[in-house]
Amino acid sequence: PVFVKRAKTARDNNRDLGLCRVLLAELERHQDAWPFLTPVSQKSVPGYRKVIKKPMDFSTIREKLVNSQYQNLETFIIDVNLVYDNCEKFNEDNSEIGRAGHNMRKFFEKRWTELLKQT
Ligand SMILES: CO[C@H](O)CCc1ccc(O)cc1
Repeated sequence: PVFVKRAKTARDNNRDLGLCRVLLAELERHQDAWPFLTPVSQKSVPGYRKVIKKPMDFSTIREKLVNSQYQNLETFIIDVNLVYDNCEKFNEDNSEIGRAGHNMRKFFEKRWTELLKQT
């Protein structure tokens, strides 16, 4: 009958933590990861603290992952994308660090969609 609820097809999140570990390891060893490996020194980069409200970097993400501070894949992806959004905000597209950010974002998008497609 029309009022019978269709069971929601929730995705299986049991592998998410492992996915985050695999993805982060791949980001950390990417050749264009160097601008993003550690927090931007807000002392030695004029204006950074004022312009970038939510700094993020791969070592901070690693720390949060190790301390179980990510509830799910979504909150992990939000932090990774924050790294790239901050980079776009602070750097010209046509700069070494700007290009590195675009390359890393492209790589990340490709890898997490590939890994999520795996059964
Ligand atoms: C992820 O790197 C940050 O966007 C800082 C970029 C930057 C730092 C110092 C400079 O002289 C120029 C750009």
